Amino acid sequence: MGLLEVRNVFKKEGETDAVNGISFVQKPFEKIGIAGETGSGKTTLLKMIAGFVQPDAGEMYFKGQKVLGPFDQLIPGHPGIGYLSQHFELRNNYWVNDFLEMANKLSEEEASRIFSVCEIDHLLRRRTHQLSGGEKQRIALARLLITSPSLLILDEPFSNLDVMHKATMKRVVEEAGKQFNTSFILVSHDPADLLSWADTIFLMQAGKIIQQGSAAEVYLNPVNEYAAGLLGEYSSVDAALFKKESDRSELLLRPHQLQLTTKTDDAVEAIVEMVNYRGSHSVLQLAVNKERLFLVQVGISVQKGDTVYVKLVV
Ligand SMILES: Nc1ncnc2c1ncn2[C@@H]1O[C@H](COP(=O)(O)OP(=O)(O)OP(=O)(O)O)[C@@H](O)[C@H]1O
Repeated sequence: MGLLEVRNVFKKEGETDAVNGISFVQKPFEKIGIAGETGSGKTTLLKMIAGFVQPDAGEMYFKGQKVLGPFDQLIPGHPGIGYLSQHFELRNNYWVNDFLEMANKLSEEEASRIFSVCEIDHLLRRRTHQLSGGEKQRIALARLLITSPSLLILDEPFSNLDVMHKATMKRVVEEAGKQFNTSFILVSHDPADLLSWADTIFLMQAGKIIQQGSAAEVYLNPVNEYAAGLLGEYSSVDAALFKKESDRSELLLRPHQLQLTTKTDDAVEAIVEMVNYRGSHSVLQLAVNKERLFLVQVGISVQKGDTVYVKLVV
């Protein structure tokens, strides 16, 4: 039995079919990552799963029991499901310690383990308005964890964080999953957050899941250009360019699937249009007639305007 079963849910928001027939099963301890363009229905889906938005049709079952919507019960939400909104607010003027104590369902010892995993021990004697954005986010996460949820739903938990705070928050989420056997659904606009973390990735468009699979499956075999673009840079090239046999006329290639080479019969001649320096590597943008190719280069050996030769490495 799945931990969570979502069965053909629909939700209209205004004139939009915000969620337009979504079904999936989440296994216990599975980490699901969701990517989708803005307005594709991610938040609406998450809020329905958490019991905060009433579906127009369809049902969700959590541990075999129907998740009730806000029309079905007085206090919306599900005790086994924690939901951290991208627009969460901590109530002002509380001592962090008191604020957390109100939600705590665990022993003092267990709670303090969570505070330590969330790296907030040193913040317990502060007031809730005396915190940075990243600190607030970790406290909001700790507050959810001490309600002992089996499923944590995180809606863009890393947005609005600087590189350091983001790294801390990612570590905390990773550690929380390991230590407390929590299952997760996480939305992020940054492919790197999902690719390195998720067991399963869902790609959403116009209220539907258009592709799902492991990180490698969806990264390397996107169903279309939109799906490719959600998980990072790609080149869309005519299969004939590399004399490649393919069921598709258009190949969707990731930057590591192309390499610079010497002039050979198979190599494709290209002009360097741009060198995007990324610190550890550069992403080159090359032009072949009207096609644009992107490839990764470690160490800068070419400049804008150079003629280079490219081969396929798949
Ligand atoms: N309260 C509302 N009233 C009217 N339309 C809404 C409402 N909430 C959401 N929508 C619409 O439903 C669609 C899905 O919105 P949703 O917030 O679920 O998308 P999202 O994928 O989470 O977007 P983002 O990445 O920007 O957060 C959008 O077209 C949005 O404009």
